[in-house]
Amino acid sequence: MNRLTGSFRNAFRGIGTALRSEPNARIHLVATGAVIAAGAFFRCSAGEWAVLAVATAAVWTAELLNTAIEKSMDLLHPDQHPLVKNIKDMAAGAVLIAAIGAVIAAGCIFLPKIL
Ligand SMILES: Nc1ncnc2c1ncn2[C@@H]1O[C@H](COP(=O)(O)OP(=O)(O)OP(=O)(O)O)[C@@H](O)[C@H]1O
Repeated sequence: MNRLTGSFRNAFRGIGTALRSEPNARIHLVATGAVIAAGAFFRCSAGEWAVLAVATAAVWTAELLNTAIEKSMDLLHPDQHPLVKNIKDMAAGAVLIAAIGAVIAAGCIFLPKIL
């Protein structure tokens, strides 16, 4: 049980570190708050909440992995290198794809309620 709580503590610590060091993570936090507020305001169904939760989790997952990859590359290879550029740009691409998917999902759910 102690190992389990330790693992959770480390995971939350990692999320906190990303929030402190990455402006993009803070933007995701604001966006997540806005999605939760909109979902409550428009009284989303269980299915709609499920889609929003998966889309939001995908963005957070991509952002945290992108940050971890960026930090790893900075540690392993602080100098400029074309491969490092490709690796970082691919990781950033993963965040972009997750964010586009989340915007489409949110649009499909909220636009019919607004218009
Ligand atoms: N060591 C490196 N070698 C080559 N290119 C690099 C290196 N570090 C960063 N880059 C490239 O420089 C550009 C800017 O990178 P930087 O990490 O500053 O900003 P970013 O991609 O907007 O990421 P974020 O905003 O998440 O920090 C990117 O195209 C990245 O791939």
